[in-house]
Amino acid sequence: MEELPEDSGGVPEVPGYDVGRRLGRGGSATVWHVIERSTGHEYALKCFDRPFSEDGTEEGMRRELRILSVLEHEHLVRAHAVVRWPDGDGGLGLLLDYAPGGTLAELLAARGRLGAGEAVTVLTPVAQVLAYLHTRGFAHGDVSPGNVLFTAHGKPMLADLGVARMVADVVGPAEAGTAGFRDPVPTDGARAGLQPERDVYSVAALGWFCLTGSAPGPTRLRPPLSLAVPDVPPDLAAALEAGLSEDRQERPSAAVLAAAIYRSAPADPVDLSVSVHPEVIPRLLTRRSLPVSAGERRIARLHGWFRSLRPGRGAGNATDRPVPARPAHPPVGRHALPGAASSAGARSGLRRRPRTAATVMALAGVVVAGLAGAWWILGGKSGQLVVVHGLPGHTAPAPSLPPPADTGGTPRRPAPTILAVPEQVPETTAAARASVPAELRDLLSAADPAAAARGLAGLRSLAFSSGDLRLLDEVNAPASGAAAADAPISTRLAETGHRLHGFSTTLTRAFESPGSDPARALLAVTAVTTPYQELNAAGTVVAEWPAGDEVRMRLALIRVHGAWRISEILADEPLTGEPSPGDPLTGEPGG
Ligand SMILES: Nc1ncnc2c1ncn2[C@@H]1O[C@H](COP(=O)(O)OP(=O)(O)OP(=O)(O)O)[C@@H](O)[C@H]1O
Repeated sequence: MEELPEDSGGVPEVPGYDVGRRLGRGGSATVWHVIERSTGHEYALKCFDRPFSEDGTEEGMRRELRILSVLEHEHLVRAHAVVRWPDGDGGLGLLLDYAPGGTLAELLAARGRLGAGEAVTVLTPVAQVLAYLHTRGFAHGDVSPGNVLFTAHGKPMLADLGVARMVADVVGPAEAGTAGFRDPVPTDGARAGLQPERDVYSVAALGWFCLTGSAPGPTRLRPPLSLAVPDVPPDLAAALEAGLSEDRQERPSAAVLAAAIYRSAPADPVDLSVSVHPEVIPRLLTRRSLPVSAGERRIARLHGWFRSLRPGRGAGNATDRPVPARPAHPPVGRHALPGAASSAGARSGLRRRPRTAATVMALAGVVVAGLAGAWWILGGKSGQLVVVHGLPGHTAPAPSLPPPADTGGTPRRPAPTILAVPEQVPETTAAARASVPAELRDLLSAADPAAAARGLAGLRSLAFSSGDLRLLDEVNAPASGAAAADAPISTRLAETGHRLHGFSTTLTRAFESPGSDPARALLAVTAVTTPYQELNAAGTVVAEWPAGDEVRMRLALIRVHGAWRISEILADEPLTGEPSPGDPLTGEPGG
């Protein structure tokens, strides 16, 4: 439990909010749990110490709000508003998402160190959210144990974009960061703003911290991680050592690091029970042994989308046949990690088995956190390998996304400003495009995201069934969760030369949320997958797979170069305005 230093003042009285317990104390602010009276929503209110500089503090908060207003990621703590209240000299605070699970710093203070599987659960999404920031033209600048928070489900959230840098920033980030987690290599003065490789160092240092209980220290003074923690999985040690490299060119991008960490060991739920405030314990899902609820079953069904694509790693069936071991290939490209391609490949059939839906279901009966704490990883939103853009060192402002021309005549909110997109979005070759049937092309170019989603499901099916994996570049948004989800299987197929004969996923239902806008659409979909066979290059059947269960989920689509692409795959919570199953007005089939 956190030892709080002296309070800098009493409980603030903030009109419109009930102020609860003090959550913590930082360098310049005290954070309180508050409940908005009108909505009942819980928030964390970061109240700055007085005297705050009139311009400086408020401008800093508004800057964080501006940055966060163009970002949306499930592992990013959002800031909602700057709040001022008439309390003595006046109070000033930043209203944030409330993370009841406390910080990684508090967790390690209570636990000493984490197991490798828990470290994977913490580090993969942190590296993923950094990859997300980097491809959008931001660097975080202060990735540290105090800025990694947890939801009550044990889901890690990255907080504090107060020192984030943008591509166009003219001030260097030299002093930003937390001792022990700050890149020790001097800032590149020529690239004042965005220096994503500094974040990569910090997340690797976070990994060292999770596994050893202390920050890594200078290279010459620290032992190899595999000596410091003899039971650390070798690939996890290699990934973190690469991230800590003093030669920035040797560091992987955040996306590659996320994929390497994800592949290095099965993810385990994070046990927060010893570190959270007693008030929070009843809300934790991490240590409750419960029967599997409908919600948890829904989460597990999400895995169907991926499970059906994972020969040798599915839910299991009588016709499973062994898939031959993959040949080892040398790592490709400057961002490949030592051993990543070969060892990940060799493991893909066996060592990753613990992350299958079958195991998720098994875990659910014992430790609910097996689902609630790690499903976003297990659900496949990681494993980015082949589609990596916005590489470290990319500083030139990239063009904004083109304004969408096809809004379907519906008045919509203006598109968010996206400050930078990846330098180069991959294009499939003309030959690959030519193989796409005309009716599929029509769907893919549709302005209506629901129609486009059907086309995207069709194109994805074509990519896996034909073995022309270049087509996936036009299915998933670059560096997105969806691309990361498909990366492990597409990489494996590319390396083995196998294809999934007869594989086809069809969306039997696709419904667009009214809250969508021209650049981003949220859809509720139901997907079914045909039975299929995995064929090797000679056309011999190496495995057979039955039809997948019907899967309900939400797809986030974004516009990339004028066309819809899948960005994220989310749990199937009902969307605002979603017709009930079997709605007689829409004629939609029930889910
Ligand atoms: N969104 C949140 N939800 C729950 N607790 C939070 C939240 N934000 C901060 N806290 C708690 O408040 C403490 C102080 O937060 P703060 O952001 O001020 O810390 P800091 O990052 O260490 O300080 P500084 O911003 O000066 O670097 C954290 O260590 C954490 O325990």
